[in-house]
Amino acid sequence: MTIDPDTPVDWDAELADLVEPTPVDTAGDYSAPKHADRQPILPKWLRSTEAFKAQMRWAAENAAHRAGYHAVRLPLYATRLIARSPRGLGRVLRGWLAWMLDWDGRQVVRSAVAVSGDGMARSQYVTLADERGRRVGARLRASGLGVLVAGAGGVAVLASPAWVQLLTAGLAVASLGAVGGRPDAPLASSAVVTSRVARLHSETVQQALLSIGIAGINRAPKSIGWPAPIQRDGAGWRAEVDLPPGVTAGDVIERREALASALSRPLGCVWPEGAPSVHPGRLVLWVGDREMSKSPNPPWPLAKAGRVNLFEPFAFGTDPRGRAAPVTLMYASAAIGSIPRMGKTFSLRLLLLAACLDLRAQVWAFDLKGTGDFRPLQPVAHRYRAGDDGEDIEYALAALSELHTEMGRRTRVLRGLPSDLVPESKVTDQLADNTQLGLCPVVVGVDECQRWFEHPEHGEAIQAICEDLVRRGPAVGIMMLFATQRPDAKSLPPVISSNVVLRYAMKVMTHTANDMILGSGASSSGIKAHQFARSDRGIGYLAGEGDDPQIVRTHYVDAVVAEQVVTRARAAREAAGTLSGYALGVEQDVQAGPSHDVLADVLSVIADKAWLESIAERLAELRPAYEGWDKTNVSAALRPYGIVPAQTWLTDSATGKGANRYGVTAEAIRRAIAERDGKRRK
Ligand SMILES: Nc1ncnc2c1ncn2[C@@H]1O[C@H](COP(=O)(O)OP(=O)(O)OP(=O)(O)O)[C@@H](O)[C@H]1O
Repeated sequence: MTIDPDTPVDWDAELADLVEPTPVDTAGDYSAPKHADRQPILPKWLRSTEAFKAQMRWAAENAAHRAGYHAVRLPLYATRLIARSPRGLGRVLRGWLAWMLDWDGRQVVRSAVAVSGDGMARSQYVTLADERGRRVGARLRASGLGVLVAGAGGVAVLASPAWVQLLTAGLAVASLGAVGGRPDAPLASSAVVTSRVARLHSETVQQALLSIGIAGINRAPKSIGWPAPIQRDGAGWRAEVDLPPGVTAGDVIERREALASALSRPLGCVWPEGAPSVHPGRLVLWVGDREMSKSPNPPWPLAKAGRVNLFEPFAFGTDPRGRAAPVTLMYASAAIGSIPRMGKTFSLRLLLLAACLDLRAQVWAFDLKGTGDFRPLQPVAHRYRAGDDGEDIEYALAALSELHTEMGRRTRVLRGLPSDLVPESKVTDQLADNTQLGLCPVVVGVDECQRWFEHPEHGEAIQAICEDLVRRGPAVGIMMLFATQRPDAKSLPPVISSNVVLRYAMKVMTHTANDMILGSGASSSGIKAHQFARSDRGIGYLAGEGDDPQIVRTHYVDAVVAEQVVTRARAAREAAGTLSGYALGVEQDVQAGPSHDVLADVLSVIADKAWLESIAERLAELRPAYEGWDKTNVSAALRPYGIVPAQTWLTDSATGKGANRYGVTAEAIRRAIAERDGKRRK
C-alpha cells in the first residue's frame, strides 16, 4: 500500500476501526498446574535389594578388615603397653602423692598470701592452713588403708595359681601402659583411613558454576535455580540445578575439568549430567566421595547365576553413582576402543560371556592378539580362533564368507515370512526361538580387529564382508563386535565405525580417536574419552544404549570367573541341545580358505557383460557354495579386487525389454584376475 501525503487522513474513521486491545498475559483467571515432587520416605540404600546388599557387604567387609588388621598387630600393641608402663607408673605415683599431700591446697594457700600480702589477717591464714592440714591427715589415713589393702591383695595374688598371677600382672602392666600413653602416639594405628569429604553446599556449587567461564551463567547468576535440596545419593552428593535461560547442561559438561577445579575435587569425583526429559537446562551434578576408579566395583550379577536374553538389556557395568548400566546387544554391532591396557578385551569378553548365557546364541570368538584372552569361551564357542598368522586369517576369511552367505539365507527366510510375524522386517525374540528357521542370534567378537583389515592379501576381502555384515547383519540377528587399540580409518574402516550402534570408548589420546569410536561430533558435544586417566581401567563412555552417551565402568570379570560362567553356560546348553561348531570339536568345519576361485567362477558365467542378479543366479547353478547369493553378495565378493559394478544396459530375458541395472563386464574380471595373479607371482 502506498500513502499519498497530500490526502488528509480521516482519523476518526481510522480510530473507529480499532478495537480495545486484549492483554495476552492475563493473570486473573489462570491457575498454574501444581507439581510437587515428593521426597522418598526411605533412604536410597533401603530402596533396592541390591543397594541394601551393597551397604551390608560394605559394613561386613569393613568390620572384618578392622578385626584382621588389629589381630595381626596384637603383639606390637602388647610391646607398646609394656614400654609405656614405667611412665604410667610414674604418673600414677605422682598423681597419688599430689592428692595425698593436697598439692593443690598448698597452692591455694600460697596464692591467697601472695594476693593479700601483709593485709591478710592471721586468723584467715590459720583457717586455710587448718583446713588443708585436716584434709591431708584424712588422705594420709585413707592412703595407709589403701596400701594395706593393696598389700593384702598382692599376697593373695602371690598365693594364687600362676594364670591368676599372670593375668593380674598383665592387667596391671596394660593399665599402667595405657596411662603412660601420649596423645600424639596412639596405641593402635588406624585400620581404615577415612578422608572427610566436605558437604556440598549450594553456595559452593554456585561459586563453581560462576567461575568456569560460561557467559550465560555469569550474566544472570540470580537465575540459577535449585529444584531440590542437595542430598546424599549413593557415595556422594547430588545437586539438581536449573541453569539460567539459554545455558544447557551440555555447556557445563564440556567444562567438567574446570568445574572439578572450581569445586577443589579430583576429576574422577565430579560427574555433571543433563536431564533432557525435564529440560535441557536442568543439570544434575553428582560429586562422589571418592574417584570412580578407587570406589568398589560390584561383582557381575550374572557371574554366579542367571541367564541372558539378548533381546533384553543385561548387566554390563555401573555408572559413576553406582547405578546399573545395562546393554542390549540385539540389532547392534559394536566398536570398542582405547589405548592399550585399558580394558577393551575384558569388556568385549564380558559381552561374549553374556551371549554365552543366551542358550540360543552362537558365539564366534576371534582373538587376534593371540594371547588366549578368549580361551575361557572355547567350551561354548561356535567358532574360535586365536592368533593372526596366515592360516588364522584364512580361517577367518572362510568363516566370514560362510557368515555372509548365512546372512543372505536369513534375509530370504525373513522375506518369506508373513508380515505379522516380522512387523519390522527383523528377527524377533519368538523367531529366534524357532530352531526350524535358523534365526538364532550370532555374536561375533573380534579383538584387535585391525590385524584383519591391514592384512596385505585378505584385508580388503575381510573388510568388504565385515562392512556388509555390520550394515545388514543386525536386522537378521548377526552382531559384529570389534575392539581395537588403534582407532584410525585403517584399523576401524569408516563404513564400520559409522554403522555400529553400540560404542564404548575408554581412554584415548586424541579427538579423532574419540570421534572414531563414539561417532563424529562426540568431542565437540563434550563426550570426551580422552579426559579419562590411565588409572581409569574399565571406565569409558558408552554410546548407543539409551538417549545420551554415559560413563560406565564395566563389571570386572577375570579369566577365572569367565571360565566358571562358561562352564555353567555349557552345562545349560548341553541340556538344551544348543551346542554347536567348535564347542562340539568341529574346528575344521570351515574350509581354510575358499576352495574355489570366485573371479574365475564369475568369469565363467559371463559372456561379455552381465547384471549382478543374473551372475548370482548362474553362480548358484554352478556350485552349491553360491546357493543363496544375491546381487549384494556378488558385489561384496568382487569389490576387494577393485571391481566396482556400474550401470549396464542389457535386455531382460523375462520381459524382453532393455534396462539399465548394476552389472560388470567380462573384461573387468579378466583384468582383475591378471592383476591378482601378477601380485601373487611377485
Ligand atoms: N572393569 C574393570 N575394572 C578394573 N580393572 C579392569 C577392568 N577391566 C579391565 N581391567 C584391568 O585392565 C587390564 C587391561 O585389560 P585388557 O587386557 O582388557 O586391556 P586391553 O585394552 O585389551 O589391552 P591391550 O590393548 O593391551 O590388549 C586388565 O589386566 C585388568 O586388570
